[in-house]
Amino acid sequence: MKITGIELRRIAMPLVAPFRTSFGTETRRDVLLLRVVTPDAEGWGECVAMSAPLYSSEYAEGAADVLRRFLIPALPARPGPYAVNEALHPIKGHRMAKAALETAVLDAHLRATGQSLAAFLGATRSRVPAGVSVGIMNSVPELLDAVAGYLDEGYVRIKLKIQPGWDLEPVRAVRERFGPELPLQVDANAAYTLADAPHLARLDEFGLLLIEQPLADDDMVQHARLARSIRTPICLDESIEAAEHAAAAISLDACSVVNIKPGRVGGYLEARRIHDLCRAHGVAVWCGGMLETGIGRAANVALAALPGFTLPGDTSGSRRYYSTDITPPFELEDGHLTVPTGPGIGVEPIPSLLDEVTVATEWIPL
Ligand SMILES: O=C(O)CCC(=O)N[C@@H](C(=O)O)c1ccccc1
Repeated sequence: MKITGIELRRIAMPLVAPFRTSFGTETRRDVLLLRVVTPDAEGWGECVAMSAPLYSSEYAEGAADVLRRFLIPALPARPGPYAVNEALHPIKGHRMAKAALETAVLDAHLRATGQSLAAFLGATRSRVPAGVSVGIMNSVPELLDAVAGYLDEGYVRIKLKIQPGWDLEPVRAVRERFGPELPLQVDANAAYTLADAPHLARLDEFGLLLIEQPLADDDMVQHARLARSIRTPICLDESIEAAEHAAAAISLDACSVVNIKPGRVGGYLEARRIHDLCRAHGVAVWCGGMLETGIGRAANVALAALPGFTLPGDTSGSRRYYSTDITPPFELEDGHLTVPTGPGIGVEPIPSLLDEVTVATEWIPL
């Protein structure tokens, strides 16, 4: 499949409400989209890097630069789906930028051959359960109202962002209000240290599904030590950037659950490798989110339909973050999202809506 050229498109998507985590507050998503153009089809990829390098070292402007100067020039003239990762391997890091490029090439290939991403990846389900991520709020009453609203919408699992000073109290309040059966988990985004182990052990009384990334992303050994001093299962997110990291985490007993984010790990092929590895070791995985538009969301929902994704992911409906998505919106149906069945990722941007949020476009001929 000969690539004619690649469009880099920057869009600005206002969030329906500020989204606060332990590393900052988002009010708008600065998204880098890729469109790969071939004579047979066009493919889309969404780079999940944030505006600033706060979740990881990547950021949207940097991803655009590394794509323009290094990754796109490294592509062979006719890259097949598996050739992209090999061609980009000599370039260190930049996994989110690489993921966007690999996904756009894969999407074009699948649209040309008429196969859905779900079928290509090996999905076994036609719909996936939707969890929702709830940010740090200004007060417990505000948090309880937000959780009540999401439960009314049908979400089957609640994830609460936590940080020192906002952890035991909000978790206790949610447990007391919504009962012991509510599937509930927390995400610290690396806000704690091993010295906080006794404090984190106090979360054990709440019967949480897991605690996500309590310690720093490069603290695999410390997570293993923490895992021996708390009962709540540890899930890693930022620490897992490749299948090798998942293998190391499993062998060290640093986690018992993995949050798979295709952008973080360099694409959907690596995401599937991590899924396969974890499944072989009996480690549950779920699909994380990076506030994707319908482009990234569609691909994530396809991934979440693989058999090893046994926990609800952060695959929320479009309206969780956007009043108007750039694709037909993903809507919850009985707490689930339907897996797209069309060729490739199965959705496309709506041109008029895409133009409304477009900040810049750049065409790179190949
Ligand atoms: O539902 C979503 O897409 C977001 C889920 C979520 O909480 N993502 C977190 C995370 O650390 O996993 C995040 C938020 C903001 C920026 C990056 C990551």
